[in-house]
Amino acid sequence: MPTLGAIADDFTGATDLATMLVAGGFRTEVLVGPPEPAAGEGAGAADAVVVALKSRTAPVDRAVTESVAALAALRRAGCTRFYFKYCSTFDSTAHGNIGPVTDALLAELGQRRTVVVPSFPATGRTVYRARLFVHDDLLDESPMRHHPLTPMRDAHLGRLLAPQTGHPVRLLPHETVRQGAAAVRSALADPALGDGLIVADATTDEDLRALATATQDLPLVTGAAGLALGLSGPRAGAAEARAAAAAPYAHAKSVVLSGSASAATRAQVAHGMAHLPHRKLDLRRLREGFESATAELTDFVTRSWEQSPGLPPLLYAVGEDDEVEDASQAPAAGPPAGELIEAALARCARDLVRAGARRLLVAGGETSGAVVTALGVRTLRIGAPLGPGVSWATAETRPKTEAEPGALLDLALKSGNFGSTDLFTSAWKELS
Ligand SMILES: Nc1ncnc2c1ncn2[C@@H]1O[C@H](COP(=O)(O)OP(=O)(O)OP(=O)(O)O)[C@@H](O)[C@H]1O
Ligand SMILES: O=C(O)[C@@H](O)C(=O)CO
Repeated sequence: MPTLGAIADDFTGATDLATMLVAGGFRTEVLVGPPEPAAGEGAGAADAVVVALKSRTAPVDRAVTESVAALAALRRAGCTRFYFKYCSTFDSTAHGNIGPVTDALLAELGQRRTVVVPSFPATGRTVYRARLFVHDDLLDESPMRHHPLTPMRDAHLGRLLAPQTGHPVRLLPHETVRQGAAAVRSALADPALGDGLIVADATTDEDLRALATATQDLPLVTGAAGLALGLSGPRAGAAEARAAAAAPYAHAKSVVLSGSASAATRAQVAHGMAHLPHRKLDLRRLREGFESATAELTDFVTRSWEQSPGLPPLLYAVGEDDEVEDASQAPAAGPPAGELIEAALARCARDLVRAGARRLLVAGGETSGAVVTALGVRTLRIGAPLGPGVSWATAETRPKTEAEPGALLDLALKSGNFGSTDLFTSAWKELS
C-alpha cells in the first residue's frame, strides 16, 4: 500500500517527481488525470503514487477541485503524507494556482503550515534570500519572463506567493538551512516563525536533504522534484524499485511532438531540424482548417517513416528564433495559439498511434497533458532516465473495445527547460 501521495500540477512535473522517487527507492505509479471515484486505481503495489493533473494554468476553481479530489483518492488508497509538486520555475499567476491549491490541501488536512521549496540545483534552480534563480539569472531575467502562459515577472517567492494565498508567507533563510536538518527542525518548531507557507532557501542538494529530513513529520510538503531527493523510499537500493523496462519493440515507429516555447526546447528543436525530418505547425493553416491541417501533419510523419526509416520525425510549434503569440495577441475569433497548438499535437498523437507510432517524445508540460489525455493513457511507469527530471515511461492506451486492446507505448514527457540539446536524437538509444 502506498504511503506517499503526490499531486503534480502538470504531466512533465509528474514524471519528473516520479523519476526522483524511483531513484530514491519508491515503487512509484503515475496516475493520469483527476482520479476516478474508484479508490487507489493502479496503486496496489506502489510505495508512492503521483497524480498527474493539468491544473497549472486551469481556472483556479478547477485546479482546486481537481487537487482536492486527487488528495481524497490518495487518502483512500492509504497515503498518509502528501507532496504538492509544482514547477521549479514557480509557474503561476497572481491568482494561482500554487497558492490556492496549497491553501486547499492544507485545509483538507487540517494543517496551517507547510514549506515551499522550488529549488532543484541539478537543473539550475536555486533559492537564495527567497529569490529564485534559473542558472545565473534571477527568474524574471531568465527566458521565463516570456513564457506564453505564465510569464514570470518577479523572482521573489514571497512577493509571488503572497497575493495567491490566505496564509502568511514566511522565509527560512539559507543561514539556517545550511546548518542542517536539526537546525531547520528547531527553526520550524520555534513559535516565533509562526504558521503559514514557509519559503525555504536552498542552493545545494545538501540543503534539500536537510529540508526533507526536517519536514518528514509535516503531512504536506510543496515544491519541485528537488525536495524528493531527500526522501528515502522503503525499497532504497532494492531491485524491485528499479525503473520499468521499455516496451518490447525492435523497430518502433517514433515521433517527436514539441509544443514548448522554452529556451531548452528551442535549442533541441534547432538540433532536431538539423538531423530529423521536421515540420512546423502553421497557426494560420490550423485556424483556417483544423482537420485538413492536422491531416497534413500526420501524412508528413507517416511518409517520413517510409522515406527515412529509423529517424523520428519532428513536429514543432516554435523554432529557435520564433516569436510566440501571448494572450494579448489572441485573435478576436477562434482559439488562442496555445490551445490550438495543444489540440493539434494531441490530434496528431492520437492519429499517429492509430497509424502505428509506439514511441513518442513530447516537449512541454501543457502539451504533454494534452497528448497523454488524448491517448487515453491511465497510468505511467517510469523507465530509463534521460537526465535530471526526464525519463522514458511505459504506458498503455485505453482499450477501444474488448477485442482491440490498448497499445503499449514508450513516452518521454520532457519539461520545457529540461534535457540536453541533442535529446530529440539521443533519447531513443536508451530504449534499445
Ligand atoms: N507560437 C506560440 N504562440 C503562443 N503559444 C504557444 C506557441 N507555441 C506554443 N505555445 C503554447 O505554449 C504552451 C507551452 O507550454 P508547455 O507547458 O507545453 O511547455 P513549457 O512551458 O515549455 O514546458 P514546462 O511546463 O514543462 O516547463 C502550450 O500551451 C503551447 O501550446
Ligand atoms: O519542476 C519542473 O521544472 C518541471 O518538473 C515542471 O514542472 C515543468 O513543467
